[in-house]
Amino acid sequence: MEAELGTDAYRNWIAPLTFEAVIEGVAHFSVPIAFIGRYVKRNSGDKIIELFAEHREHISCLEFHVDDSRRAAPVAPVREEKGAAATPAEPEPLPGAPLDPRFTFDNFIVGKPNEMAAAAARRVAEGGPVLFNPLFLYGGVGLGKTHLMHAIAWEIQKKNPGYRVLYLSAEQFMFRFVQALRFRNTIEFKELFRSVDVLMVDDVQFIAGKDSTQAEFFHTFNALIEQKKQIIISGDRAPGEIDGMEERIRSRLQWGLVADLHPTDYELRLGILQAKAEAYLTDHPEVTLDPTVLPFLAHRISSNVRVLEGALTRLFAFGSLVGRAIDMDMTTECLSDILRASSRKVTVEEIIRKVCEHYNIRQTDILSPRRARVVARPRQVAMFLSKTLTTKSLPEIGRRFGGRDHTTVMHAVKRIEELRQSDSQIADDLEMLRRMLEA
Ligand SMILES: Nc1ncnc2c1ncn2[C@@H]1O[C@H](COP(=O)(O)OP(=O)(O)OP(=O)(O)O)[C@@H](O)[C@H]1O
Repeated sequence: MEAELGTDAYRNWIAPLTFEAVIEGVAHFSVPIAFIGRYVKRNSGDKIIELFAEHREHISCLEFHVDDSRRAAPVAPVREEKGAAATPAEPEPLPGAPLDPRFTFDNFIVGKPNEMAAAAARRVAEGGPVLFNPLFLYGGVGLGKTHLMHAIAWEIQKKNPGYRVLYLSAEQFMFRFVQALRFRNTIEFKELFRSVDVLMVDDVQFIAGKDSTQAEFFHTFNALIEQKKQIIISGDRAPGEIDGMEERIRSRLQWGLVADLHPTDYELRLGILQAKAEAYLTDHPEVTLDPTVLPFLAHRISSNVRVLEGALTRLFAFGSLVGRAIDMDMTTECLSDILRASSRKVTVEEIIRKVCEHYNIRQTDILSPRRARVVARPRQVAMFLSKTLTTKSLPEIGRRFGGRDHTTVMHAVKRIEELRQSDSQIADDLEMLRRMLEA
């Protein structure tokens, strides 16, 4: 199914299904919310039946049951039969996306870069009079916007079980709107969206440039604000900076509280890693982790938390597979691709500058034709580092070193490679320079 639908659609629609049993030709599944069952039945029902047949299980239809313990929004049960209606007493099911049970406030580590956003999220989740409306959370990729939104939704639902909390991505909002236009039920669409107590729209930048969706969003937004219903929105940048977003929407998004998630710093990354490692090691006491590993990862992987988490998960999987303690050797071996991709892009100019500082010589000398040993050796070191730490070609490096020929660079690289084996001073210099350049 994943290959057929793509990872995102699979995660949203198929992953939340739990297969229960086939009884008399009917395949039973439990779902966290009724809407997922209806959606899957309509869009992927035939495919699922086909897949069962491929596994020699001949079923005639699918039936979905809402499992209350997994429920993310108050919804009615749904049956698979065509035309089966929801129990009348239940409110109209909400077309939200499932909430991730791991994304709670307890699991969210707060540090300087995200303290303002986390505090605002907690304040909104506490409920009470709606003070900030909307709450707009923004920040770069993988910095915890979705995590915070889910945490707010879980908290509000815990405090107010009867609340209709609708969380969905801006893309899903557009999809629902387009469906409503297609099936001519825009009135129901409007009523549904205006009947919620809390509306959360993730990645709002998605609707930039999509005029009719923006107009619909604008009206929904206004209607809810008027009813004093809480709205929480996230985006990848500040409202004023979203290109292709109508001015009236941009300005409304700034009405309430705008809080940003800054890129993580070393301490926050280390805190996140420690919390995740602690949780894992408690469940897997047989795994041992060298204390140098987490500081090393926090230092080296600064792109985003998702990559950091992925690295740790891979390391634990690898560690438990090979049954060895997780140390620095295993870390660099197992994560070589991530570490390479995360290492800072060093330039030839930086290398020249650092090498000159280290050997206390002038940049003009290193670039000059001078062949005196005090200049020639550092020049060779700088050429070697340029070849190993950047992707520049030999001719390109030669050009940056005062227009030298590529064979000179080749010779320098070979010479330093040899000296590294025989001269511990050169080996130490190279290691120290490399660390300084990649820090
Ligand atoms: N402060 C934090 N504490 C614990 N986990 C975090 C923190 N920040 C981010 N994460 C984790 O990092 C991962 C990515 O976070 P999330 O999906 O919320 O990012 P996002 O900002 O919504 O990214 P995108 O822009 O891609 O939508 C999640 O697994 C989340 O749990």
